[in-house]
Amino acid sequence: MTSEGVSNCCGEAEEKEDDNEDMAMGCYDDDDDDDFSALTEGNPEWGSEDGVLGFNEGLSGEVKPRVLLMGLRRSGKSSIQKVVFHKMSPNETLFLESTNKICREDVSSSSFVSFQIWDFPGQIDFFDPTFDYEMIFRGTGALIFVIDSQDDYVEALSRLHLTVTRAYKVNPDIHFEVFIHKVDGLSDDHKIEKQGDIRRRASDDLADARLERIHLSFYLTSIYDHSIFEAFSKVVQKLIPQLPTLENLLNIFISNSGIEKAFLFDVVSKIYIATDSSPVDMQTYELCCDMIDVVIDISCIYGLAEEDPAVGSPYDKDSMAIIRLNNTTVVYLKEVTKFLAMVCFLREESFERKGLIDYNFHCFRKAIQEVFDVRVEVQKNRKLLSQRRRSKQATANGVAGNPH
Ligand SMILES: Nc1nc2c(ncn2[C@@H]2O[C@H](COP(=O)(O)OP(=O)(O)OP(=O)(O)O)[C@@H](O)[C@H]2O)c(=O)[nH]1
Repeated sequence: MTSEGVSNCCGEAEEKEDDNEDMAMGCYDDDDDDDFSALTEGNPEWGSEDGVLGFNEGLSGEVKPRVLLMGLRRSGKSSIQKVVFHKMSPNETLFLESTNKICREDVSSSSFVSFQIWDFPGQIDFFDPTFDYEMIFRGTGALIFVIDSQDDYVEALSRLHLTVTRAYKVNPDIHFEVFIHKVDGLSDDHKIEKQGDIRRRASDDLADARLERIHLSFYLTSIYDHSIFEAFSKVVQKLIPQLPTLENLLNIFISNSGIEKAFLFDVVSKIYIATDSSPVDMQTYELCCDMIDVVIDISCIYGLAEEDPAVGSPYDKDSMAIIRLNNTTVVYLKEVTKFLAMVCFLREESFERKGLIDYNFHCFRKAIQEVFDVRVEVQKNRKLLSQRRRSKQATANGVAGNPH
């Protein structure tokens, strides 16, 4: 594999700093109620810089959807969160202590990837009166239930059933995602067998309770390979209301540029937030992740200003990379926004029309900006409406409270 044209991209060290800024971590006591302000206040909103699209302006009033991580003790919930969002190496998770409080964290590396993750200790007691599960499920976008595939999963399945039915009663819009986790220890046949068995049993339990309408999605995951990133990408994509528009834009872009496959990546987390409508295969996804790593590392070493590497960002509007594989495929990475990158796969002969591809990319980038502008506008209107509602309510209360 040869690499050419690698320039200014986001560096690992820098990325870690960004992580710290992006993620406000907090541990949540059950009686903390619904007040998120303390958490979100510490989380800076990204503004635009010259030539770099800062896609988070105007979103400060946005309510972020919640992603809950639930499952039995030691099933791997905290490890998933640490590996995907804190770049912890999988081996380090061996030393993680058991979580005994609900830990929540803001993830908002780009406007399209913006949510809160709540990591629950295993064995939440739904009958404990101090656990206000209705409040928690009400604002939830996705519930990830982690099942340890290397352990006996009978208890996990009954817990899954209890959790899902409770959550569904409070909020039928939640996406239920089941991670059949730690599959690194299983052979391929065994994986498929386990997935089939777990799926069948979970569906039977729901059918017995006459709740067939609850849809569960299943993923085989492990922190030791890219499967956990791929599964998280799919979970996060369901929380992006603009997903069909993004997919459509990618379809138009690839069909007019002779490209075979294109992904839109969140560079920090390596979650892909959208791809065109052709199927995704794991190897392609892994190659994209590896490319982002290579680009980030090279840029960190050679892409920063020599005089003062601390000045300027290693990932900016000029960031791009071209990698030619030995099978006549070209992988092309380009910066879309401060946090997003496009990674495309194409044949060498198609890459001869690089000018056309770059022009189409320019149009794609502009269209993404427009999608974002609409989103900002909607958020602003929502904020204004709720402010008006609140001031009306305050006036009404004032009049009611003052008889004169
Ligand atoms: N083999 C393997 N082990 C994993 C994987 N994910 C997590 N583990 C291990 O599972 C153990 C438990 O992981 P945790 O992340 O602490 O589990 P948890 O669900 O957060 O546990 P509680 O906080 O007690 O609820 C750790 O030793 C991890 O290294 C995986 O994909 N494969």
